[in-house]
Amino acid sequence: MADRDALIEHIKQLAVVHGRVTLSSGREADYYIDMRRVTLDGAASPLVGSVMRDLTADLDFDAVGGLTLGADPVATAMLHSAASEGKRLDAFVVRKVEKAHGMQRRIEGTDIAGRRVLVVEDTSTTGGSALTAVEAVRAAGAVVVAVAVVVDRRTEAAAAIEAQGLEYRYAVSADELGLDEY
Ligand SMILES: O=P(O)(O)OC[C@H]1O[C@H](OP(=O)(O)OP(=O)(O)O)[C@H](O)[C@@H]1O
Ligand SMILES: O=C(O)c1cc(=O)[nH]c(=O)[nH]1
Repeated sequence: MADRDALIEHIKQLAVVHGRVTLSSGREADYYIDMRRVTLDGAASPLVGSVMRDLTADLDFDAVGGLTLGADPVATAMLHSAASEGKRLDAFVVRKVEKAHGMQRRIEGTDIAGRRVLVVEDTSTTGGSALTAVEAVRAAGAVVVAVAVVVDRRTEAAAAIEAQGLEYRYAVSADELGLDEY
């Protein structure tokens, strides 16, 4: 709980930006949560790892990842959190577009075929990015146990993800950041 409270403070201090902004989905909003400022912060990243592992502690998975770029430091924070306890958790990255050269992969990192995986995000608005990752992960032969995000903006992400038969969890909601307007 102390870690979650500390993480909320880091998000408020580092990531919340007020002002008119265009989101990934093309819609406009009155605030932005620049989670990369948190997930790539040396003090906050370990909190992301521990809070997200606490959030998903009851789920059975051995690999974690999501759509690049927002998901990447979330997944690696969880990997390092697990390793710090002597546990093994692998990570993967879903590219937005399959790589045209090299191994021509859409999913980089650990081989997830036949494995149970957790799909993560730094923040979710429409849930579209998380669902893109889910689709790619399923196409690669993995089973998605749930989608978990650090910050939920209290928009339609939960409904969109649950409509696909998936469990959706979040560590922090926008209201807890003092953000109740859209
Ligand atoms: O729920 P959604 O409507 O999909 O919006 C949330 C997505 O938007 C942001 O990423 P962005 O698309 O800005 O790309 P980036 O991670 O490459 O910066 C964020 O990291 C999520 O991935
Ligand atoms: O919907 C988005 O694109 C989005 C919202 C937000 O608060 N933060 C972010 O990184 N992306």
